[in-house]
Amino acid sequence: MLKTHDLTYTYAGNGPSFRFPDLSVAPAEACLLLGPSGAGKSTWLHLLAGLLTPVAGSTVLAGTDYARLSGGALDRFRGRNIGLVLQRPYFLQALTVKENLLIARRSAGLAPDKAGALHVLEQLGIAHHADVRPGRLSVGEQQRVTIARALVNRPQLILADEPTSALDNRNAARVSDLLRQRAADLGAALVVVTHDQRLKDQFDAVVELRPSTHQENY
Ligand SMILES: Nc1ncnc2c1ncn2[C@@H]1O[C@H](COP(=O)(O)OP(=O)(O)OP(=O)(O)O)[C@@H](O)[C@H]1O
Repeated sequence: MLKTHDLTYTYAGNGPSFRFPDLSVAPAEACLLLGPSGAGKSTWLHLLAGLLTPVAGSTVLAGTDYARLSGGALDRFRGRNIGLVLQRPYFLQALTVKENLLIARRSAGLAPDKAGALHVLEQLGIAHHADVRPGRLSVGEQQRVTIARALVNRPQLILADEPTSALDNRNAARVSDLLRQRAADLGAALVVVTHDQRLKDQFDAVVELRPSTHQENY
Protein backbone atom coordinates (compact mmCIF):
# COMPACT_ATOMS: atom_id res chain seq x y z
CA MET A 1 0.00 0.00 0.00
CA LEU A 2 1.32 3.42 -1.02
CA LYS A 3 0.08 6.41 0.96
CA THR A 4 1.20 9.99 0.63
CA HIS A 5 0.21 12.92 2.81
CA ASP A 6 0.68 16.66 2.18
CA LEU A 7 3.52 16.03 -0.25
CA THR A 8 5.17 19.39 -0.95
CA TYR A 9 8.14 20.35 -3.06
CA THR A 10 9.89 23.62 -3.94
CA TYR A 11 12.63 23.89 -6.55
CA ALA A 12 15.69 25.76 -5.31
CA GLY A 13 16.52 29.31 -6.42
CA ASN A 14 12.98 30.74 -6.35
CA GLY A 15 11.68 27.83 -8.46
CA PRO A 16 8.05 26.72 -8.49
CA SER A 17 6.33 25.15 -5.46
CA PHE A 18 3.90 22.25 -5.53
CA ARG A 19 1.55 20.66 -3.04
CA PHE A 20 0.30 17.37 -4.44
CA PRO A 21 -3.03 15.65 -3.72
CA ASP A 22 -2.86 12.81 -1.18
CA LEU A 23 -2.66 9.35 -2.75
CA SER A 24 -3.65 5.93 -1.50
CA VAL A 25 -2.91 3.05 -3.87
CA ALA A 26 -3.58 -0.52 -2.71
CA PRO A 27 -1.61 -3.62 -3.77
CA ALA A 28 -2.59 -4.63 -7.34
CA GLU A 29 -4.39 -1.28 -7.83
CA ALA A 30 -3.50 0.92 -10.81
CA CYS A 31 -3.59 4.71 -10.48
CA LEU A 32 -3.17 7.21 -13.31
CA LEU A 33 -1.86 10.72 -12.57
CA LEU A 34 -2.93 12.95 -15.44
CA GLY A 35 -2.00 16.54 -16.11
CA PRO A 36 -0.92 18.98 -18.80
CA SER A 37 2.72 19.75 -19.57
CA GLY A 38 4.38 21.65 -16.74
CA ALA A 39 1.75 20.71 -14.13
CA GLY A 40 4.38 18.89 -12.06
CA LYS A 41 3.83 15.25 -13.02
CA SER A 42 7.51 14.30 -13.29
CA THR A 43 8.24 16.19 -10.07
CA TRP A 44 5.50 14.15 -8.36
CA LEU A 45 6.79 10.86 -9.74
CA HIS A 46 10.35 11.68 -8.68
CA LEU A 47 9.09 12.38 -5.15
CA LEU A 48 7.23 9.03 -5.15
CA ALA A 49 10.44 7.36 -6.33
CA GLY A 50 12.52 8.96 -3.57
CA LEU A 51 14.65 10.66 -6.25
CA LEU A 52 13.63 14.08 -4.86
CA THR A 53 13.24 14.82 -1.14
CA PRO A 54 10.00 16.61 -0.24
CA VAL A 55 10.08 19.89 1.66
CA ALA A 56 7.22 18.49 3.76
CA GLY A 57 4.89 15.52 3.81
CA SER A 58 5.26 11.77 3.76
CA THR A 59 5.51 8.90 1.27
CA VAL A 60 4.72 5.63 3.04
CA LEU A 61 5.09 2.20 1.43
CA ALA A 62 4.40 -0.94 3.46
CA GLY A 63 4.69 1.07 6.68
CA THR A 64 8.01 2.83 5.89
CA ASP A 65 8.10 6.59 5.36
CA TYR A 66 10.88 6.49 2.78
CA ALA A 67 10.82 10.27 2.33
CA ARG A 68 12.69 10.26 5.64
CA LEU A 69 15.38 7.83 4.47
CA SER A 70 18.59 8.97 2.81
CA GLY A 71 21.82 7.68 1.28
CA GLY A 72 22.35 3.92 1.23
CA ALA A 73 19.19 3.17 3.22
CA LEU A 74 17.03 4.96 0.64
CA ASP A 75 18.87 3.30 -2.27
CA ARG A 76 18.35 -0.15 -0.73
CA PHE A 77 14.68 0.57 0.01
CA ARG A 78 14.09 1.80 -3.55
CA GLY A 79 16.00 -1.09 -5.13
CA ARG A 80 13.98 -3.70 -3.24
CA ASN A 81 10.57 -2.10 -3.23
CA ILE A 82 10.15 0.29 -6.15
CA GLY A 83 10.31 -0.50 -9.87
CA LEU A 84 10.96 2.56 -12.05
CA VAL A 85 10.06 3.09 -15.70
CA LEU A 86 11.46 6.53 -16.49
CA GLN A 87 10.82 8.61 -19.61
CA ARG A 88 14.17 7.86 -21.26
CA PRO A 89 15.56 4.35 -21.18
CA TYR A 90 18.94 4.15 -19.43
CA PHE A 91 20.90 0.94 -19.70
CA LEU A 92 24.45 -0.22 -19.17
CA GLN A 93 25.17 -0.43 -22.88
CA ALA A 94 28.18 -2.74 -22.54
CA LEU A 95 25.94 -5.40 -20.96
CA THR A 96 23.25 -7.58 -22.50
CA VAL A 97 19.55 -7.24 -21.76
CA LYS A 98 19.69 -10.15 -19.29
CA GLU A 99 22.79 -8.75 -17.57
CA ASN A 100 21.04 -5.37 -17.17
CA LEU A 101 18.27 -7.17 -15.28
CA LEU A 102 20.74 -9.12 -13.14
CA ILE A 103 22.59 -5.91 -12.22
CA ALA A 104 19.29 -4.44 -11.01
CA ARG A 105 18.98 -7.39 -8.61
CA ARG A 106 22.56 -7.15 -7.48
CA SER A 107 22.43 -3.40 -6.78
CA ALA A 108 19.41 -4.03 -4.54
CA GLY A 109 21.44 -6.62 -2.60
CA LEU A 110 19.35 -9.53 -3.94
CA ALA A 111 20.71 -12.94 -4.94
CA PRO A 112 21.21 -13.56 -8.70
CA ASP A 113 18.21 -15.20 -10.34
CA LYS A 114 18.82 -15.93 -14.03
CA ALA A 115 15.68 -18.06 -14.36
CA GLY A 116 13.58 -15.26 -12.81
CA ALA A 117 15.10 -12.66 -15.16
CA LEU A 118 14.38 -14.86 -18.19
CA HIS A 119 10.84 -15.47 -16.99
CA VAL A 120 10.16 -11.70 -16.81
CA LEU A 121 11.63 -11.25 -20.31
CA GLU A 122 9.37 -14.07 -21.56
CA GLN A 123 6.31 -12.42 -20.02
CA LEU A 124 7.15 -9.27 -21.96
CA GLY A 125 7.80 -11.15 -25.22
CA ILE A 126 11.50 -10.24 -25.43
CA ALA A 127 13.28 -13.36 -24.12
CA HIS A 128 14.77 -13.89 -27.59
CA HIS A 129 16.71 -10.62 -27.05
CA ALA A 130 18.14 -11.71 -23.65
CA ASP A 131 21.72 -11.91 -24.94
CA VAL A 132 21.58 -8.79 -27.12
CA ARG A 133 22.85 -5.36 -26.07
CA PRO A 134 19.93 -2.96 -25.49
CA GLY A 135 21.29 -0.37 -27.97
CA ARG A 136 20.54 -2.81 -30.82
CA LEU A 137 16.83 -2.99 -30.01
CA SER A 138 13.98 -0.84 -31.32
CA VAL A 139 12.53 1.92 -29.12
CA GLY A 140 9.47 -0.22 -28.30
CA GLU A 141 11.65 -3.22 -27.42
CA GLN A 142 13.88 -1.05 -25.22
CA GLN A 143 10.78 0.14 -23.43
CA ARG A 144 9.76 -3.44 -22.70
CA VAL A 145 13.27 -4.12 -21.34
CA THR A 146 12.85 -1.08 -19.08
CA ILE A 147 9.57 -2.54 -17.83
CA ALA A 148 11.17 -5.97 -17.35
CA ARG A 149 13.94 -4.40 -15.28
CA ALA A 150 11.34 -2.54 -13.19
CA LEU A 151 9.64 -5.87 -12.43
CA VAL A 152 12.63 -8.12 -11.85
CA ASN A 153 12.98 -7.39 -8.11
CA ARG A 154 9.25 -8.06 -7.56
CA PRO A 155 8.63 -4.54 -6.18
CA GLN A 156 5.64 -3.48 -4.09
CA LEU A 157 5.33 -0.26 -6.09
CA ILE A 158 5.81 0.32 -9.82
CA LEU A 159 6.17 3.89 -11.07
CA ALA A 160 6.08 4.83 -14.75
CA ASP A 161 6.68 8.29 -16.25
CA GLU A 162 4.95 8.85 -19.63
CA PRO A 163 5.41 5.22 -20.73
CA THR A 164 3.15 5.55 -23.79
CA SER A 165 3.40 9.12 -25.03
CA ALA A 166 5.83 8.25 -27.85
CA LEU A 167 3.83 5.22 -29.02
CA ASP A 168 1.05 4.77 -31.57
CA ASN A 169 -2.40 3.71 -30.33
CA ARG A 170 -1.80 -0.02 -30.69
CA ASN A 171 1.53 0.00 -28.86
CA ALA A 172 0.31 2.46 -26.23
CA ALA A 173 -2.55 0.08 -25.35
CA ARG A 174 -0.12 -2.85 -25.35
CA VAL A 175 2.37 -1.20 -22.95
CA SER A 176 -0.41 -0.01 -20.68
CA ASP A 177 -1.92 -3.54 -20.61
CA LEU A 178 1.46 -5.08 -19.85
CA LEU A 179 2.15 -2.71 -16.98
CA ARG A 180 -1.28 -3.26 -15.44
CA GLN A 181 -1.25 -7.05 -15.87
CA ARG A 182 2.26 -7.54 -14.52
CA ALA A 183 1.66 -5.19 -11.57
CA ALA A 184 -1.55 -7.08 -10.73
CA ASP A 185 0.29 -10.44 -10.99
CA LEU A 186 2.93 -9.20 -8.54
CA GLY A 187 0.36 -7.60 -6.24
CA ALA A 188 2.19 -4.30 -6.73
CA ALA A 189 0.63 -0.85 -6.60
CA LEU A 190 1.05 0.84 -10.00
CA VAL A 191 1.28 4.61 -10.51
CA VAL A 192 1.58 6.00 -14.03
CA VAL A 193 2.02 9.72 -14.75
CA THR A 194 1.09 10.98 -18.19
CA HIS A 195 -0.60 13.64 -20.27
CA ASP A 196 -1.81 10.81 -22.54
CA GLN A 197 -5.62 10.98 -22.27
CA ARG A 198 -5.87 7.65 -24.16
CA LEU A 199 -5.07 5.79 -20.92
CA LYS A 200 -7.83 7.36 -18.85
CA ASP A 201 -10.42 4.58 -19.17
CA GLN A 202 -8.03 1.76 -18.40
CA PHE A 203 -7.18 2.64 -14.79
CA ASP A 204 -8.95 1.95 -11.46
CA ALA A 205 -8.25 5.46 -10.22
CA VAL A 206 -7.44 8.69 -12.05
CA VAL A 207 -6.09 11.81 -10.32
CA GLU A 208 -6.00 14.93 -12.48
CA LEU A 209 -3.35 17.51 -11.74
CA ARG A 210 -4.40 20.96 -12.85
CA PRO A 211 -1.89 23.70 -13.59
CA SER A 212 -3.23 25.46 -10.47
CA THR A 213 -1.65 22.72 -8.30
CA HIS A 214 1.53 24.58 -9.08
CA GLN A 215 1.58 27.34 -6.48
CA GLU A 216 4.01 30.18 -6.37
CA ASN A 217 5.93 30.84 -3.15
CA TYR A 218 3.57 29.64 -0.46
N1 LIG B 1 15.26 21.45 -11.70
C1 LIG B 1 14.30 22.36 -11.81
N2 LIG B 1 14.48 23.63 -11.33
C2 LIG B 1 13.50 24.55 -11.42
N3 LIG B 1 12.27 24.31 -11.96
C3 LIG B 1 12.05 23.08 -12.42
C4 LIG B 1 13.03 22.05 -12.38
N4 LIG B 1 12.49 20.91 -12.93
C5 LIG B 1 11.24 21.24 -13.30
N5 LIG B 1 10.98 22.53 -12.99
C6 LIG B 1 9.72 23.25 -13.26
O1 LIG B 1 8.66 22.65 -12.57
C7 LIG B 1 7.48 22.63 -13.36
C8 LIG B 1 6.96 21.22 -13.46
O2 LIG B 1 7.89 20.39 -14.15
P1 LIG B 1 7.59 18.83 -14.38
O3 LIG B 1 8.67 18.31 -15.24
O4 LIG B 1 7.34 18.18 -13.07
O5 LIG B 1 6.21 18.92 -15.19
P2 LIG B 1 5.44 17.83 -16.05
O6 LIG B 1 3.99 17.94 -15.70
O7 LIG B 1 6.08 16.49 -15.85
O8 LIG B 1 5.69 18.33 -17.53
P3 LIG B 1 5.87 17.49 -18.91
O9 LIG B 1 4.55 16.79 -19.16
O10 LIG B 1 6.12 18.59 -19.92
O11 LIG B 1 7.02 16.55 -18.74
C9 LIG B 1 7.86 23.23 -14.71
O12 LIG B 1 7.42 24.58 -14.72
C10 LIG B 1 9.36 23.15 -14.74
O13 LIG B 1 9.92 24.21 -15.45
